[in-house]
Amino acid sequence: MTELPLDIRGLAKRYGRVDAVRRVDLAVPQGAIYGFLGPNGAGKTTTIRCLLGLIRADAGTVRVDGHDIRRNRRAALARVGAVVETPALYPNLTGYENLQLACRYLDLPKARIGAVLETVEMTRDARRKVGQYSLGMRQRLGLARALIGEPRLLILDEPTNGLDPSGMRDMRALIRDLPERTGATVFMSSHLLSEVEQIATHVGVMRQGETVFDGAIGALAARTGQRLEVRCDKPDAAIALAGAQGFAVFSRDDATGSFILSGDGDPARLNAALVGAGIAVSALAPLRADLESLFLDLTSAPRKEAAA
Ligand SMILES: Nc1ncnc2c1ncn2[C@@H]1O[C@H](COP(=O)(O)OP(=O)(O)OP(=O)(O)O)[C@@H](O)[C@H]1O
Repeated sequence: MTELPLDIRGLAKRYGRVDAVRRVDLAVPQGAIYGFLGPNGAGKTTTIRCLLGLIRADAGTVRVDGHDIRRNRRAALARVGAVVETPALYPNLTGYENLQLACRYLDLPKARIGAVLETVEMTRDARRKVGQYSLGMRQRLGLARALIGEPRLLILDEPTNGLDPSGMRDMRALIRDLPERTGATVFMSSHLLSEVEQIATHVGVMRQGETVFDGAIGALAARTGQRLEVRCDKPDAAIALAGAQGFAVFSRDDATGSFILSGDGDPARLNAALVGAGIAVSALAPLRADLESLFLDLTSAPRKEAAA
């Protein structure tokens, strides 16, 4: 069996009295773009620092390609590239020269420079000084530097943070193509759901130091369960009938008489019952699973079991 690029089990880290990470369990499959989501303070950065070996976890294991980061840090990190916070680059050197330094440091052939510049679409600006670069260009150069050692796992901490909308779009497009272009599996943290929804294949959701979901993005959407939007002339009576059929009110808009139901009931039966009771139904339609509302459910509701 091939080892997972990244496998974290029971990770915990405490700073004094603060339980920064209580329990993180996640598995990142080969070739994935794994979106690591959670509100501020949920423990994403702490997890990333543990998995890069920058801080020592109190409990749990982190395995990169099967290598335990504690027991075999060197082997675990040998094929990991990371962009954590704003990349530290030399402003008086050109983009090319910055990468040249990285090559020398890692004892890699200079031929890698041209390849990574092309991957991040910075070939044209490589001879300009980094001090003249926009934030987006600096981020791309940071990404190029992380790619220079041909990592199997690429860790990106909030890769679009601080970028303007077009810079964000460019960075997302770049990340989306990385597994195919470079063979790297991508693990990226983000607090932006819309971003993760656009590019991730897998998601981990953190809440107060714990993973509340870990799995394919499709499985996350499926977890929302059924949501039905109903509009009719007698909402109170309709809601009572819906309750008897296994639905519960998820939200309600009294101004329009519409409401959203959740539950496992049968929409066709509900419709028939409403019409049979003399209620004029103007709309009854399933809502698309929406990551945003699920994310809010997961991160604010009482703790739920992580998906197996
Ligand atoms: N060095 C530290 N000393 C004490 N507490 C810390 C330290 N680093 C983080 N924490 C606390 O641990 C918790 C988790 O923080 P962490 O930075 O991992 O969250 P995060 O999900 O990355 O949040 P953000 O999106 O804001 O970066 C927070 O309550 C934070 O205040």
